[in-house]
Amino acid sequence: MIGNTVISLQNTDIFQQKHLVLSDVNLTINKGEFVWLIGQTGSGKSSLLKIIYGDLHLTTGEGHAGSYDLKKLANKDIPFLRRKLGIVFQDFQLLSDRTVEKNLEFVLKATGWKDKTKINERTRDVLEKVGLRSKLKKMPHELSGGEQQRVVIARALLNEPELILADEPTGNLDPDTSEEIVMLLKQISMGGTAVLVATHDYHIIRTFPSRIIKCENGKILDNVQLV
Ligand SMILES: Nc1ncnc2c1ncn2[C@@H]1O[C@H](COP(=O)(O)OP(=O)(O)OP(=O)(O)O)[C@@H](O)[C@H]1O
Repeated sequence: MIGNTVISLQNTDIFQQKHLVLSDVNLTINKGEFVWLIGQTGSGKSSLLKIIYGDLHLTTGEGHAGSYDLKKLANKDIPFLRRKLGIVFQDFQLLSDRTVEKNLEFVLKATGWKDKTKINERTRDVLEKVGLRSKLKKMPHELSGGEQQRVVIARALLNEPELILADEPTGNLDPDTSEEIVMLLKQISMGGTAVLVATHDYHIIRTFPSRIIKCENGKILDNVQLV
C-alpha cells in the first residue's frame, strides 16, 4: 500500500481477448473506503475486478493493488496478491463437503499457515467478526443463504486483506438479509479495509449511500449520482 491508496489505476485500458472493454481508466480507492460499482450487464464490471485481482493482465498505463505493480505481476505473484485481497464472488463458493471450520482452515493452510493453535484462533476470530462463531461445526447446506454469505466474507477476511472485492454479494438474498450483508461490509470498511462492491441492486445502494463508480460506454465514471 502506498500511503492511504489501496487501488490505483492510471490511464489503463482493459481488454478481454484483445477486445477493448474499458479505456483510459483512472481510479483510486483509499483505505477504509466503501465504493459501489455499477453498470449494465456486459459493461465491464467483472473485467475491472479481474484487473485488480490479477486475472486479466494489465498492459497499458499504470496500476497498483496494495504494494503490487499490476503491470509487473508475474504468475508467481498472483497467489500473494490475492492474499492481500478478500474475494467475495459467486463462483468462489464454499466447499460443500466440509464444515465451516474446515472451509476456513483449508484457505489458511493453502496460504501458508502451519501453527494449529493460530489456525484455530484465526478461524474463530473471523467467524466472531461475522456473527457466526456458533456455526463452526455446521456444513454449508445447514446454513441459510445469508449465513453462507457471511462465511464467504469470513473466509475473505482470513489474511487481513487491504481490500475486499465483492461481485453481487447480495444477488440471491432477500431484502432484509441483503441489508445485513451490506451492513457487515460497511462495518468492515470502517475498520480500515477498503470494500468495492459490484451490484445491479439500486435499492440497496440507496439504502447505503456511498461513492458510486459506473462502467458506461467503455469508460469508468466516478462519483455518479443515481437518478
Ligand atoms: N473471457 C472473455 N472473452 C472474451 N470477451 C469477454 C470475456 N469475458 C467478458 N467478455 C466481454 O467483455 C465485456 C465486459 O464483460 P464483463 O463480464 O466485464 O461485464 P459485466 O459488467 O461484469 O457484466 P455482468 O453484469 O453481466 O456480470 C462484454 O462485452 C463481454 O462479452
